[in-house]
This record gives sequence, C-alpha cells and structure tokens, in this order.
Amino acid sequence: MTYAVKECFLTLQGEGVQSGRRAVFLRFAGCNLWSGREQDRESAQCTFCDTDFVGTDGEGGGKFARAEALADHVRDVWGRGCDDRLVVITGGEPMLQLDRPLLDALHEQGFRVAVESNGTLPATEGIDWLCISPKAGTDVVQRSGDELKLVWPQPGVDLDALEGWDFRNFLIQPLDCEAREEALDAAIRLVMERPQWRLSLQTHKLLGLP
Ligand SMILES: C[S@@+](CC[C@H](N)C(=O)[O-])C[C@H]1O[C@@H](n2cnc3c(N)ncnc32)[C@H](O)[C@@H]1O
Ligand SMILES: Nc1nc2[nH]cc(C(=O)O)c2c(=O)[nH]1
Ligand code: SF4
Ligand SMILES: [Mg+2]
Repeated sequence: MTYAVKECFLTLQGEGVQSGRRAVFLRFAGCNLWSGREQDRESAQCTFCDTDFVGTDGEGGGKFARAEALADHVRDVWGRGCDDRLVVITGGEPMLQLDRPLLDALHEQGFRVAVESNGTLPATEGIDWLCISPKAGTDVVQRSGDELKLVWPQPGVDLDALEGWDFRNFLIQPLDCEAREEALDAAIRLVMERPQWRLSLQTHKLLGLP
C-alpha cells in the first residue's frame, strides 16, 4: 500500500482531552466526505472543513511506498532523545489509508497512536486513542472510542442519540467560521445544559501553532 501524506509536522495537540501534548501530526491526503475543492464545498457531505488535505505537497508530505518508511519519517519528525512519543493521524480522513502494518510500524518505533476520524469507516484495530467527530447526515459506523468531539452548531445532529454511544469523553468544539463568536456561545450554552459534555477549543489556532 502506498500512503499519500499531505503533511507531517511537530506541534502541540490543540484539541480534545489530549490538548497540550507534544505530538507529530501525520495528515493523510483525501477525504470521503469532501473532495477538498472549494467549488465542491457546498454540495459536499461535510461543508465546514478548516483543512487543506489535497495532494502531498505540504511540509513533511510525500508518497511512502512502505509502512516502515513512513514510520521512520514520523520518528525523524519527532526527533531524537525524547520518550513518550505520540503521533496524531488525521487528514483528510485517515481511515481511508491507516492499515495494520502502519500501526504496527509506528508502535515498533515507540509511538502511541492517536487518530482523528469522521467515523464513517470502521477504525483499524490497535489504535491507542480514537477521536470520532460525527458529521450531520452521515452514517457513522464507528460508535465507540476514547473521545467523541462534536463540532457545534450542526443542524440535524441528535444529541440524545450521540449520548448513547460508547465513548469515555464527550466534547463540544465550536465551529470555526465567520460567526465564530455565536458558535462559541452556542457551545458554552450546550455544556451548561448538558454537563456530560466538555468544551474543546482549537488551542493551536489561539496560539498560532500549526
Ligand atoms: C480536519 S478533520 C480530519 C479528521 C476527520 N476527517 C474528521 O473530520 O474528524 C480534524 C478535526 O477538525 C474538526 N474540524 C474541521 N473543520 C472544523 C471547523 N471549521 N471548526 C471546528 N472544527 C473543525 C473536525 O471535526 C475534526 O474533529
Ligand atoms: N495543533 C493541531 N492540533 C490538532 N488537533 C486535531 C487537528 C486536526 O486537524 O485533525 C489538529 C491540527 O491541525 N493542529
Ligand atoms: S470529514 Fe474531516 S477532513 Fe473530511 S471534510 Fe470533514 S472535517 Fe474535513
Ligand atoms: Mg486541524
């Protein structure tokens, strides 16, 4: 399997329960809910994406013919001499490309592997931290994991149904858009009304980190 990587860089995890941790971000190219082209955004299944995941031309991106070569690249981006290695695999939609050989190769290099997925594809066995971020109107098949991170507001989402899914943490993340202040207010209101949810801010954006 050849892996198409948009970019691979070292930063802090900005979102969710693990936010603030040093992590290599491995961003795969391509998504099953949007082509990534602006002219297709309105007709896409996911219309609010904040990410460029098209092609392999980003920092640390490229095509990798073997899992071991990609895991070596991730290790090099992490740097030498630090333990507690963490890689966050995202995209695009990572479950289009993340397979068992890559998970094994990353574990072999001493990484804990976190994944950010839209949940429309079943997660590969062996992921250490699974974050699912459902999109309204899509068929989410992956209904268990470590954190469910819902971008808000999203018309058409059934919160009562989501609360029945098997997640250890329920997070609400304000939609980054022109109306971001209204989105933040709506997210805070939701947490005040439903205390099992916690606020997730995109702290890397506040900090000017990638
Ligand atoms: C770019 S997505 C890639 C992973 C996967 N495709 C997914 O949607 O979960 C990474 C995270 O950013 C969130 N996200 C995307 N666009 C956003 C926006 N405009 N505001 C807030 N969060 C956003 C997604 O919901 C997801 O949790
Ligand atoms: N710093 C930082 N943290 C993140 N957490 C999830 C991200 C993503 O795009 O999946 C992301 C990202 O793009 N940057
Ligand atoms: S599913 Fe994720 S990567 Fe795909 S368009 Fe939506 S937010 Fe972006
Ligand atoms: Mg991002």
